[in-house]
Amino acid sequence: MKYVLGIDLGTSSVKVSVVDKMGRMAAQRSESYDLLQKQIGYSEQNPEDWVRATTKAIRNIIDLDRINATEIESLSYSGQMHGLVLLDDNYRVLRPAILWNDTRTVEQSRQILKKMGKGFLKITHNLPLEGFTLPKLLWIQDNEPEIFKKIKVFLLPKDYLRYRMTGHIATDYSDAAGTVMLDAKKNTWSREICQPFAIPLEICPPLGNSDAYAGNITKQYASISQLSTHIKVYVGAADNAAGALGAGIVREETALCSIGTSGVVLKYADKSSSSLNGKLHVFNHAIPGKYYMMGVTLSAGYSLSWLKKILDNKTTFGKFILEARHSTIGANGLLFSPYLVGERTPYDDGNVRGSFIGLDSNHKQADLVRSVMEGIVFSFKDLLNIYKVNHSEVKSIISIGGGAKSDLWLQIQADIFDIPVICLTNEQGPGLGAAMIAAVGTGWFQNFQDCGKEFVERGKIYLPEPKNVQKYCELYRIYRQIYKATADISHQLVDFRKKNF
Ligand SMILES: Nc1ncnc2c1ncn2[C@@H]1O[C@H](COP(=O)(O)OP(=O)(O)O)[C@@H](O)[C@H]1O
Ligand SMILES: O=C(CO)[C@@H](O)[C@H](O)COP(=O)(O)O
Repeated sequence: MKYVLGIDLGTSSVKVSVVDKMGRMAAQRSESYDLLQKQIGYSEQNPEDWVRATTKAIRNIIDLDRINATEIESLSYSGQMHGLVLLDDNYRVLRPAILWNDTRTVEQSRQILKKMGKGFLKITHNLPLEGFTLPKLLWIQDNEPEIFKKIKVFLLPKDYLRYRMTGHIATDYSDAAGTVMLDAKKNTWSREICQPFAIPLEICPPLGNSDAYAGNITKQYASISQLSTHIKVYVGAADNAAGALGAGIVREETALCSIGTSGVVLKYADKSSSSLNGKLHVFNHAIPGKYYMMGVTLSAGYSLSWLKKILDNKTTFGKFILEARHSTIGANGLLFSPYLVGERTPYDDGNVRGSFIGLDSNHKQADLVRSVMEGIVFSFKDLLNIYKVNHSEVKSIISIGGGAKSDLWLQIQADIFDIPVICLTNEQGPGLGAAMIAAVGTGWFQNFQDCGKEFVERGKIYLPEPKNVQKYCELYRIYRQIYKATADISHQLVDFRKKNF
């Protein structure tokens, strides 16, 4: 048997999938790591933890699942986007990585817009939002100048992992787009962006396609992981681009919704353009020359993980989520806004915070669980509305990510979106996408479309239930008022916390 490995470096965990030539999952292992939240709005991880967790997952696949390392032909990656990994002259990590959901960069984002105005959008087709990489680099420049001086190169998370496995320094276009330092028309690092902010172009890594060959597993990594040095490694893609591949989002009219740590509503686009005025992100797909649009909820799966952690940390996720069945549509009159670390789309507000609205002494844990699940999906409805007003309505959607493990959550999506929600036979969209990059890179298939025909298998379809749809329409009208009604109050509370802690 021959296999490829898809390594999905998520925010909560790394998932390693072993896939055969028919696209069947032969084995899958995941290992989690911590988020470091040292101050309000901060979100960091230690790159070494990614390497350790990935190595453990790979070893388990070989030792416990009995996958023969000599049968693994190639591997590739899907990685959490935007995270800033800084390396010095010796390619050693200079500080913990600053992640996509870190909102300390409100001021740097403002400064970029002030200096470049609409020109920024014209070059990158995006706005310099807090979660993107450029504002993080400027934050380092402003707050840690000694570290900034020592930067030899910056990398995105999956690129650092690949570097440790192959010694190859590079990134791909899908991850480079998320730095907002890529010229969207020329597909090169943008001098026009870097120069005004005194960012040396030399610290930007070389660019390549997602399925470009990066090298083989090094002897050193082979010795700690039990992988073979014969395994070919391909560059990989941003997790949302890889998720789109793994879900078959490879032509116009197809869309996906992902509940990972973040939440994403994404649609394929043949071309890149600035016509959305930054209301949705427009980034390079893993398919060369293709694109996608997306809106992002910062705390999607993370909101439910947070609730589980504070209410019932010991139980399994599957069991915790089942509680919601004992509540009702609308969680007995309880609404939740998932702005636990601020919100990206549509508010671009790093200082808003979440709320439960309508708490009543009759509410039980089941109602809290259900209102969090529903609030996350209401936030996705906000994203779908952006497509609608831009004449790009979504007619059905493929659901992926950890959240797609729950039947109930998938039905809630169908009922709130009022469109069919389709799941995959395996919820690992980004991991499968990473495996597809390895499969195409290594020559098993001519292109991603052919690979998708073999690898991507749609599963159950969840249809909207008319009586539920009606109730959710009524609730969504109430939900939509929450941001406006609570933003100012939560800004004052964030200020209070910053002054007092
Ligand atoms: N059994 C489950 N049913 C539904 N949702 C789940 C389940 N297990 C985990 N989740 C959700 O999935 C999220 C993690 O999804 P995942 O795609 O692994 O995220 P990431 O790629 O960011 O690490 C968790 O935050 C949680 O909300
Ligand atoms: O910031 C974004 C996309 O712009 C996030 O979607 C990250 O890419 C993290 O993904 P998950 O860990 O939630 O899969």
